[in-house]
Formats: sequence, structure tokens, C-alpha cells
Amino acid sequence: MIRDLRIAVIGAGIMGEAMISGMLRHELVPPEQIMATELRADRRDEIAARYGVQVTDDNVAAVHWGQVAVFAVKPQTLPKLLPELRGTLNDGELVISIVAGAPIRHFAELLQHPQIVRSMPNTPAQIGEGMTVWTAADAVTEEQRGWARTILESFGQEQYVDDENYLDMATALSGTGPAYFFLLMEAMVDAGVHLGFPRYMAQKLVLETMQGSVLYAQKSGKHLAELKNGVTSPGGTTAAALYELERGGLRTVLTDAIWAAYRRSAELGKGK
Ligand SMILES: NC(=O)C1=CN([C@@H]2O[C@H](COP(=O)(O)OP(=O)(O)OC[C@H]3O[C@@H](n4cnc5c(N)ncnc54)[C@H](O)[C@@H]3O)[C@@H](O)[C@H]2O)C=CC1
Ligand SMILES: O=C(O)[C@@H]1CCC=N1
Repeated sequence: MIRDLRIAVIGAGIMGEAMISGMLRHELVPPEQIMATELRADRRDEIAARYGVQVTDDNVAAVHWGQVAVFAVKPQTLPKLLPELRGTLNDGELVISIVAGAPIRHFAELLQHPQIVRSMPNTPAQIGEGMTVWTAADAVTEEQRGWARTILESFGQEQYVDDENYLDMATALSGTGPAYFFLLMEAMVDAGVHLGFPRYMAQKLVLETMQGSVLYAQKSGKHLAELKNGVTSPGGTTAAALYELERGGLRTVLTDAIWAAYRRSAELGKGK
């Protein structure tokens, strides 16, 4: 039963906190069954005060205590951290990584431990609206896959994939994706201010338009091109705007950006 699990979260930054918060909001386990590790003392105090979980700077103790060890540190931290933890995991402990680029074999080799889940969430997880893609090593049992799914869906939607190649792809599309939308919205708000709107009003118009469009696309189930055509009157404003977006190469710029993120994820996995 997941309610009895002891869950160590290694690295209590933005994403570590999002995961702790989601697990507690869904009452997966009581706070004392989560132990977060964090290098920064002020951050440890903050996490302890906010969630009532155990906190420490001792990764070895936390991983040894846990039945699940969630890795939420930056990729550059792993080459030093993982060898320090070799031999400290319990038999049957499940490792869940959210680290961009880091392949399952990297964890398995450096930890000398076979039961690894690799996942890629995104920052809307902080309000329980994340999208997480995940896969599991062959050695991960059905029961452990159930734990992983329950943990990952406590902060949003989860999607299992049976091929690890999808993880670098998901890192570029959904993991990094919120930044594309934030940049787009920021640019639109600035354009609204340029037209003459007060900033608060431009922001409301842009955010509500984004949210309405997403909900409409989800609920209607229509093809995105059909939805776009529905906005586009002959000789109208949308046709004029879309012409400029295409002329500026929006589609190819976006595609190039997503490929760049994909290549960068693969490079991170090679320690570059
Ligand atoms: N921020 C994002 O949009 C997403 C990040 N990720 C991945 O999640 C991981 C964490 O990212 P963030 O939460 O954004 O970073 P962050 O910098 O906010 O969090 C990392 C935390 O780990 C702590 N830390 C560093 N070394 C440590 C050590 N040896 N032991 C214990 N704690 C240590 C840091 O003090 C920091 O608080 C990264 O690998 C990133 O690739 C995955 C999906 C989305
Ligand atoms: O920028 C990064 O490397 C991380 C991974 C996905 C989103 N942010």
C-alpha cells in the first residue's frame, strides 16, 4: 500500500517541492513519511515549515531510509552524487528520476541498482496541473509501476511510454513547453501595451484567450487547423495576422527551437 511508503526526495527545489506538495495534497502518505534532502539550509527550513515533512542535508541517510527515492536535482549534480549513494539503496527500492537528459542506464550503472523510473514533468505541477511522461526499466515490478503512477499523477496528468527515446522528446515538448507559452504570452501582452492597453488589461485578455482556446480545443476535439479556420474571416483581421506570422517563420522557428531542446536533452545525458 502506498500509504505506508517512505519517500525520499533528493533536492527540494522548484520541482522537488511541486512533487512533495502534490503527494501531500492527495494524502498519498502522511508528511512524516516524506524526507526531503536539500543543500541550502534556508530552503530546508522553508520546506519543513511549509509541509511538515522531514528535511536533511544527508542524502545517504535519506536514500537508505526510503523505499522510494525521487531525484530532483540538476543533471550536473549527478556525476558526483550518484557514486556517493552506491550501495545505500534498499533491495526493492524504487528510484524515480525527473532529471532532464539523464538516461536510465546512467542511474543503474552509477547506483548499481536496477529499479529505475525515468520521468519528465513540467512546472504547472506546482499547482497540480503538470504533464508527466515516464518510462520504467524492465526490473521495475508491477507494484512499483503502480507506486510511480500514483506519485506522478498526484501533481497532474501522467503518460506512460514504453520507449525511453520518448523522454528526450517529451523534455523538448512538454517539459520545456511552458517556457514557450510564457514567452508567447509575454510578447502578446507587450504588443497589447504597444497598441495602448493598460498592462493589467492586456494580461487579462491574453491569459483568458489562452485558457479559453485550450479548453475549447480539448472539449471540441476538433483538429487545430479547423479551430484556426473558424477564427479566420475572408479578408479579415486573422488572415492579415496569420500571413505575418507565417512570413516571419513562426512554425519553423518553433520547430527549430523544439529540436534544439531535444538535442540539448540528449547532450545533457552524455554529461555535456
Ligand atoms: N524546472 C523545470 O521546468 C523542470 C525541471 N526538471 C528537472 O528537475 C530537476 C530539478 O530542477 P528544478 O527543481 O527546476 O531545480 P532547482 O534548482 O529549483 O532544484 C534543485 C535543488 O536541489 C538542491 N541540491 C543541489 N545539489 C544537491 C545535493 N547534492 N543534495 C541535495 N540537494 C541538492 C538545490 O539546492 C536546489 O534547491 C532538474 O534535473 C531538471 O532537469 C524536470 C522538468 C521540468
Ligand atoms: O531547462 C531545463 O533543462 C529543464 C528541463 C525541462 C525544463 N526545464
